[in-house]
Amino acid sequence: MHERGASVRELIAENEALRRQLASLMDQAEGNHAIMMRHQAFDLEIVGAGTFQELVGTIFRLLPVVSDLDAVTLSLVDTDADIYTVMHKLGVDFEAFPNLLFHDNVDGLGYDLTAGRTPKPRLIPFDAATQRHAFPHPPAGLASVAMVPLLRNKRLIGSLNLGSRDPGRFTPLLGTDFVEHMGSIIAICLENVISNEMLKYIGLTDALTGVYNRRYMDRRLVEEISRARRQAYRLSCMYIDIDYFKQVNDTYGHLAGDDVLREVAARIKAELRMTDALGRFGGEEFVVLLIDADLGSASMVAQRIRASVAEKPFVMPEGQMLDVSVSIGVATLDDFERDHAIEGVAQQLVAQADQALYQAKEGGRNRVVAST
Ligand SMILES: Nc1nc2c(ncn2[C@@H]2O[C@H](COP(=O)(O)OP(=O)(O)OP(=O)(O)O)[C@@H](O)[C@H]2O)c(=O)[nH]1
Repeated sequence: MHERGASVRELIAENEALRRQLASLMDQAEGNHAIMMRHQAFDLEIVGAGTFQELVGTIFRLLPVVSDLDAVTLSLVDTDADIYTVMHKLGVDFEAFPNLLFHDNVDGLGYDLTAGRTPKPRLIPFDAATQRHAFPHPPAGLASVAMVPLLRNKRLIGSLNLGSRDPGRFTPLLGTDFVEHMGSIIAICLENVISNEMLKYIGLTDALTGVYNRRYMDRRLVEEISRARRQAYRLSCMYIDIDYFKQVNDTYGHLAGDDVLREVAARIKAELRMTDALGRFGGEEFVVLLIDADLGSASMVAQRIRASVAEKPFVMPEGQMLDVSVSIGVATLDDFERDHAIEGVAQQLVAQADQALYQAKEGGRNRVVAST
């Protein structure tokens, strides 16, 4: 009797222990389910990002929350700074992304790349001195990190770097399936948006000179006029045409003519502010939009451009020196009437600058005429 009572108590205790274990497993499963749902929502967000800025912004905003991390940085391999340059030209504000890091080659990412090895995630204790490339501004108390290679077709395109104040969060003994999965989704999204942005950029620029094309300038002009109206600042436009350019082609050939076009574009650009926009309108014609510049200051910039082209001869492919000059027409937007359609105002501004250019040509070339 006594013995039976004891075994019943044991059974009850065992039963209770099992229930507790089950409850804890259920809690864990629920927790895991919640984490999985959050990660699925994160995956959907990044897959849906249409631009580089949106993708990178989403990663930095959501990943620390979704994965409970104290640091997230993203390193991108950017040989020749192509990605940086194009994104910058498309208006990405890099100051908003201090944790976006660019490396000019794969060696800067810190993976073992000996003899064709596929780099693997590194889950290790944090060390400020040796991991500066991934965490240049680590938060205080960072204790463990995961550096996850971003691979596309076995090519290393970057690294996703995750950090935690919990020393046990990332250790070499942990499995890497989960971070590898995250890395592969991020790598695909990055490659997609970067190639889309590159295509967009190619569609907006002139292949020969690298400055904007007419399609972009037409659109930008409308945007700038509407902004200038809202914020009440001056907007000026320059129409620039190379003088006697036909003779350059006829004398030195079309390829030498192309070189002259590139060099003229570069000299114009060197005189402009970052906020100004330079576009090739066709042939040997360029248009510049000067933001927050009245007729007087735009004419001064135009004189600087004229002088920078005329004062230093161009070196032709076979070493000959060639004097080149440009004529420039300048006009300023003085129509702040909100009820005038912007497209019409834009056309009028360019037409005024073109008219002034015509006068500069008539007046003898190598000169600036401001439209009054
Ligand atoms: N090399 C090169 N030449 C171009 C390109 N696009 C247009 N041209 C040439 O630019 C020249 C323009 O000549 P014109 O319009 O007669 O003008 P111009 O000789 O500069 O004379 P003015 O403007 O009156 O001083 C033509 O010879 C075109 O063939 C180009 O992409 N590359």
